Amino acid sequence: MKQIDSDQLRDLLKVYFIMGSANCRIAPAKVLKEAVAGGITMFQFREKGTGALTAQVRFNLGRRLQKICRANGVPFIVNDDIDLAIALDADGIHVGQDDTPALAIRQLLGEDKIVGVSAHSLAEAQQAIADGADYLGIGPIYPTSSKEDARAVRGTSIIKEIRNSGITIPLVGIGGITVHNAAPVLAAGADGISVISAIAGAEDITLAARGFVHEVNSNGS
Ligand SMILES: Cc1ncc(COP(=O)(O)OP(=O)(O)O)c(N)n1
Ligand SMILES: Cc1ncsc1CCOP(=O)(O)O
Ligand SMILES: [Mg+2]
Repeated sequence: MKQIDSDQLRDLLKVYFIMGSANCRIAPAKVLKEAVAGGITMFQFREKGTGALTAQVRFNLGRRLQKICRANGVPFIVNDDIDLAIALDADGIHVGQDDTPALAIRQLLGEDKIVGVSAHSLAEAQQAIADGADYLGIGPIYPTSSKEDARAVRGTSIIKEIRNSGITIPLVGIGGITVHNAAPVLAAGADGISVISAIAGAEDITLAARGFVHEVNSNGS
């Protein structure tokens, strides 16, 4: 099958919500339903951190969240775990620099799945593209408390540097993004923003997601 069209993927990346049970104050399925109601465009199941679910319970939560995504036409991406992505027949996977290499992921999944790769520098972005990435997650743009082993904060200049190099692949900023600081990420050249805490931890999750949708549609290209 054919690799996903870049412009279609750009649209899907606009408001990319990421979470696992450790990020939720209420049931993850409820969090996801409320975020979907607010208009998120893509979802990543990232079940890691203190108290993260394992084995069958993890699979079951993934299946539950995937069903919600499917019912609402939101692509369901699995973080890190190629076996889980295959077992669930997810729409794609997101891997970082310390995970299974993107080249191996592309060979294992074939062309018709979405492969996202984290990059913290221009060199990593170029390598990820050569390895077959469909999109890049660039960051941390701002300080984050959602990832214990996060790399140094890069600011929006990393996105500008990647775009100025001529790279046109779809990309999202990640790390500490809120509705108040999303605009510079988009202005720097990102197609969308990826968010954990500003949506999962919001008092009103639907309203928070809707705020990001409005921000991206007002400031995006
Ligand atoms: C969209 C997006 N971008 C970056 C990341 C971070 O991936 P990684 O560096 O592998 O870190 P973990 O999320 O696995 O802790 C991401 N998950 N999604
Ligand atoms: C997974 C990840 N990768 C880089 S920063 C980050 C965490 C983003 O979470 P938040 O949106 O809460 O800062
Ligand atoms: Mg990872």
